[in-house]
Amino acid sequence: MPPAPAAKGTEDAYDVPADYKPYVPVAKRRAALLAQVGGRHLPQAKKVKLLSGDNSTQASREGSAALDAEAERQAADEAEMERVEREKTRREKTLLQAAQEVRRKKEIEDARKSEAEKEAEKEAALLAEMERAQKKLAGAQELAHGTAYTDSMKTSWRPPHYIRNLSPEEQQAVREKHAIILEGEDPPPAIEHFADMKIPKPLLKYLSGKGIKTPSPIQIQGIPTAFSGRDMIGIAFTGSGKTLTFTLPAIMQSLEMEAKLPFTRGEGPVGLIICPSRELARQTYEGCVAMCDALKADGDYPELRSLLCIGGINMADQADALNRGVHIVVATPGRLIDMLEKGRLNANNCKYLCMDEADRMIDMGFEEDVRSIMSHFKYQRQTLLFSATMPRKIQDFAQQSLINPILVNVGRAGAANMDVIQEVEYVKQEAKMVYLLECLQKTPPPVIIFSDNKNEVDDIQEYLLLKGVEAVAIHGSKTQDEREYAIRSFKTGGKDVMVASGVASKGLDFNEIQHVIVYTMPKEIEDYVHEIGRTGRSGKTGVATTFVNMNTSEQTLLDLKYLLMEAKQKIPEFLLDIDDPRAAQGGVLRGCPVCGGLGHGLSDCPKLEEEMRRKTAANARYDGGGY
Ligand SMILES: Nc1ncnc2c1ncn2[C@@H]1O[C@H](COP(=O)(O)OP(=O)(O)OP(=O)(O)O)[C@@H](O)[C@H]1O
Repeated sequence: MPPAPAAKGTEDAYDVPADYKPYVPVAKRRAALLAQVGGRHLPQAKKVKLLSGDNSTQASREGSAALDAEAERQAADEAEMERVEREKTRREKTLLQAAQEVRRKKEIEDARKSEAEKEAEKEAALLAEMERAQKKLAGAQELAHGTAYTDSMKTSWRPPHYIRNLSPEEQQAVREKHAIILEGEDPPPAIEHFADMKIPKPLLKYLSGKGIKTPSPIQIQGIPTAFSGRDMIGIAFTGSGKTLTFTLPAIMQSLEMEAKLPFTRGEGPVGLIICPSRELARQTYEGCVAMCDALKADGDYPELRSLLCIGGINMADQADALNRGVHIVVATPGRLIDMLEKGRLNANNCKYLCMDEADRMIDMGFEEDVRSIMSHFKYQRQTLLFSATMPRKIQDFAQQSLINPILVNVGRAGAANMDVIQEVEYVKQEAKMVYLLECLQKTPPPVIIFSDNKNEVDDIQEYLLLKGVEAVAIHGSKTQDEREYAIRSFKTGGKDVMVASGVASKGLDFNEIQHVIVYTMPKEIEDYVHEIGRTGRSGKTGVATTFVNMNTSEQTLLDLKYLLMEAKQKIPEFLLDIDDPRAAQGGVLRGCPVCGGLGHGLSDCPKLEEEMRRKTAANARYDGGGY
């Protein structure tokens, strides 16, 4: 490598080789370049100094020429960059203006829209957001593998030919006659007589003996739909016979499977019915057992075994069913998961899955349990969801989890049973207990009194016992034995009054309850609908008295007012006086998509608020390492 040239003016200066290219530091090159481009960026004095640097030698002249060429190139680049920059600024300006334009237009449009339309838009956006956040209701394995079934399950059941031959218009006329609203592709026909549903004779006889002679509207459409193997969502008011709509098909499927190959130890179930409470599960189980016994007693049908799978009971008592193979399991989620995980039950042969009070089940707390149960299914099954109060949010969510489902709707989801006479009374908090005694005189027993507070339930029972009223109490903190005793003694007429928390009694069917007293109005109108629905069942009339006072929120009172209006009930003066801000804005009354309440929109739904509160609390626990 040649020695580095000495700087001009030093003693060691020598002639530089012709091919020598001097090294010019980057900073200098850049400065020279900028100066050449026009000197815009540097003061004049500095420019002169840089250019007069080494220009006495040939090498520095050549270096300077190279720099000139590079400077030109870079100048062109800079000019191009400037042009792009200018263009960008121009475009940004236009975009900004365009955005302002759009905003202005939207403001004008919004001004034209009514408050109700704006609220509806807001709700739709919120709902879409919720839907995106929800995972499909399927087993973890199915979700992970992306398993997607496209066809409904097949069964051998066919409607009789004279029903099949009815035109779609004739079938629709039957639905309209019974106020059945249906959604879904290629629906099975509505059938107005049990005999036409090809139900085995011993079962028809059994049902008739219980006063069940003609199907109720949900049964008219729901039973043929379930018999056909279709997934379905069944919504009908309290006491309208939903239980039979899903237990009969479980029995029919079991009969079909048993006829093909008798069940042996470890096999089954064919049908799985999940309920949100132990009491409801027991009641449904007892209904199944009674129907299976009726079939067996006839002699022409095989024995079908049912199993009750709920917390608080000794499963060894049902060892016989487990040992010989079980056809139908009625369960609450917790105990069922336990049995499935321990391998005492499996879902390998299960073809029929039904969730009663499904909205409760999917509501926070149960959703993960249901998913966990579903992860035990290896094959496709028919899935049915039932409730009296299934808000739109759950319906939409469920729809995407079912296969080509049929939605059978009798009345608005969340509407009260029209056979219940609803009386709402303003009773001061301190006067409630005393007034309760007077209120009990309205009808003969049996009477149910509801309060959502466990302590209050105990207080009411104690007070009634002191006053000589035969009362039992049931709530979540009672032992299983206490709960069973309360229900048994009330059902059999041993006790006149049952004091209950709403949760413990959902879906329970007691014989001819005369009067329901809602001692404390629940915050969520859905709960109220379920509570008053313990009376006025299977076409009979009942009375419901509800106490409200200063402690009842205006929002709840508004929901109540609309529910009374919808059910054509008498509306007390103090409820009439409550104004609905949405009504003043000319809003159309639609049920809140989360809870079905008519008195509010999604943005002020108490149920959604409660869900959010629970979620936030759970997250806070998680963040704080509470788990
Ligand atoms: N077709 C029918 N004719 C007369 N009574 C019936 C009929 N179907 C069912 N029932 C009776 O009506 C009562 C209420 O039925 P069920 O418990 O199935 O109501 P539900 O719709 O499930 O109510 P809930 O929403 O409160 O759970 C029961 O005692 C049942 O035996």
